[in-house]
Amino acid sequence: MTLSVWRYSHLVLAVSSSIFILLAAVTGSVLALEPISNRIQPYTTGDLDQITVAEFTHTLQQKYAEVISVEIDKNSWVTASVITKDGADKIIYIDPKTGDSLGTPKETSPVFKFATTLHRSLFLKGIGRFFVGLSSLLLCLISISGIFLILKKQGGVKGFFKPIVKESFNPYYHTVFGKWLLIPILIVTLTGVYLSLEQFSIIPSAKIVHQEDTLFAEEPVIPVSEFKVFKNIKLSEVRKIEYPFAPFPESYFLVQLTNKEYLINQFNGDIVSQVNYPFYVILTYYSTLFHTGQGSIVWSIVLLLASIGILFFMYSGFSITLKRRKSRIKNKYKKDNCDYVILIGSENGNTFYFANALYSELLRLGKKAYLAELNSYKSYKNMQHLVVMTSTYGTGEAPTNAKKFKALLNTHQQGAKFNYSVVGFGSLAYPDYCKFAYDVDTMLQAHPNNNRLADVFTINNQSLESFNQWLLAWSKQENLNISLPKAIGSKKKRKTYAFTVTKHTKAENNPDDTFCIYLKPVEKVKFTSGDLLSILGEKDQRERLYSIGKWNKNELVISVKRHQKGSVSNRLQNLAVGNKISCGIVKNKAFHLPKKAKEALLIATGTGIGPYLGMIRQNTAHKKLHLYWGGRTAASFELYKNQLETQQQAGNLTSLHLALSREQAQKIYVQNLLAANGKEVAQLIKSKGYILICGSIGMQKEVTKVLDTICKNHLKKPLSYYQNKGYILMDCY
Ligand SMILES: Cc1cc2nc3c(=O)[nH]c(=O)nc-3n(C[C@H](O)[C@H](O)[C@H](O)COP(=O)(O)O)c2cc1C
Repeated sequence: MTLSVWRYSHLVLAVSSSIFILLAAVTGSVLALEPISNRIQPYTTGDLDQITVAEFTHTLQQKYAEVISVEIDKNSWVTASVITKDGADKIIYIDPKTGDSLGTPKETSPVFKFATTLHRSLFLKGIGRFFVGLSSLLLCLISISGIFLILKKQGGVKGFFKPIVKESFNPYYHTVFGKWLLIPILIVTLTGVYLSLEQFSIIPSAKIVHQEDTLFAEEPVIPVSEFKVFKNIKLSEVRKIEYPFAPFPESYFLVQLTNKEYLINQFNGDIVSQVNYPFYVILTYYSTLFHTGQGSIVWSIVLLLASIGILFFMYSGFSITLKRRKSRIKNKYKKDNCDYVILIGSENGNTFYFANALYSELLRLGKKAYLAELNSYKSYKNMQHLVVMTSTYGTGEAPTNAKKFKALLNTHQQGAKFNYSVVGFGSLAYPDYCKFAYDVDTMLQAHPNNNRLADVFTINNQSLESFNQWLLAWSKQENLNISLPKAIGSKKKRKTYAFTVTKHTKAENNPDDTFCIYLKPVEKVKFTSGDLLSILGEKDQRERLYSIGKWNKNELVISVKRHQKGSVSNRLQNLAVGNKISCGIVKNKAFHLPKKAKEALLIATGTGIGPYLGMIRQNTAHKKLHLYWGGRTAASFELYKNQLETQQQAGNLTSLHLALSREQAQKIYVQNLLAANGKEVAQLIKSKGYILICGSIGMQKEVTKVLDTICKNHLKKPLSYYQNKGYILMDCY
């Protein structure tokens, strides 16, 4: 499959450094725990910024016979080297407020020691350090290429901050966690690179030279607690204090802060010399802090999450790649010998799955078929049937392996006349639904020698059911005896549950052959309105999906149109109350009425009303729900009439708008009603109301067109603006 430059770099960098990054991430996770475990030790004193050096030195003077030095580390532990009043030399942790001993320094735990050495040098000294530094750099580059991939995926800088559409687990969380952990990972890798450069002396080590005052004043003698400079320095700024080694004026206090150090006269507290540290010394200090998380539990936790995140990125990244690798094309016949050509446009490999299934089915029927990516479009000498199967990516753009198709189409000519069909794979969660498939169709229409078999067929969320519908229609047009390829039919095995029929209506009582069936799971099963009920055909084992309306706590309703030869719809209709049927539940979060919704338009035609029957019935909170329903006649509506009127009286349904197309001379559809109520619709959208659309793709197209016009006219923004914000939910087929 064609890869974009950024994806290629992301992948190559990741593969080449994977072992080192794996070690760094595992040891990094362990080491991130060290500052956390340190912080809970009794030596940690949190109020160093409340104590001045003047108070602190005074306390120590009272407490000990002599103080040699004091160090404050990044955990805020204060270690003092002292001589006690009974003459013992001690190195102890002390409480900076009282000067009391808190214990003696202990060796670092062997686990942390081991992890530190592995993390820093892989136990290989210089060469190990080199590889660790290099992998830090590579991880930094991987993160940068990742930023570009997210920008590309989300359609630009603005899109970076927009929510990611959830398609499947690994790509979704790879991107979501990538966004969250980007900054910590960049910080940890950049500081890692910096610290490595320092270890290799590429960053110069600081030489601190004091220009001492030659006047060694001994007077006036001021107590340390009164030293002006000491009063102005908080203990939290101090890294080290070395006490004067003898009571002579040329022996000073050396006070090291994070950004400078002082020599202080021990008698009068004058600053004898001050040296500001060079920038790189300060940078080293902060790089260590940021890289190790020492001194901050919150940052240590962020580092821990980043390290675990890196492990997840490795897993999810490689599994995404493996899935894409399955998209490799293996052709049995040469391109010019084939009369069937299947061209694929795919970004993440899903479309290949369907294309491969069609290809193998054609071979099974003894046809000569050829598979190719849209980017490798050529002339095909014997082509008589062309099928283009393509996804859409970014914001209505071509997937990477189809970007060159437009140019290639003009370059390569086909000899004979050919039939063509375009199948668009997309997601209704995006404003530009299957746009590239429509673009390809337009390009092909302009191409000479073609015979367009049908309109673009769109498939939402890789629906097997829709694919099968297309396959059946196409094989009929092409005179082929195709059945749903086995590979596809068995793609997903759902968990099924037994449901008992509690009630149903008769299809013959409805002019459109539509009925409602009410089902209760035998065991407790979780579902809500908007989820889907999956039922397999007994013969073909093909999955049919019906939108669920949650009727009662443990009961659902589906609205079904009976098809003359439809095995599942007839089976459902023929079930008697008390009979059992095995069904799966498909969670469809994208079509749940959001809890926070205060007002919503529920738009449907025909059996698309199914989920709304439940949403309205469950609306005991009396959110403002407005139902727009389209059907043929008043008799078509009889099926739902009583129920909806009852709900309206109960206050669960605010308004009901019926578009009964055949009840008057001029046809009226839901989109016409919406257009007529444009102002109210715009007001609802403006006040953060939700719009739900359920029904056929044809209706969805017309409705979104009208909604787009309403938004542009009344709100000066396109519908896509609200769709991107998640206010437009669709479940169309
Ligand atoms: C980042 C991203 C952007 C997408 N943009 C669109 C879009 O604009 N229109 C659309 O119909 N589908 C869009 N989709 C959905 C895909 O086209 C759909 O999931 C398709 O089945 C993916 O097939 P593929 O893996 O072969 O590329 C997008 C998916 C992703 C992950």
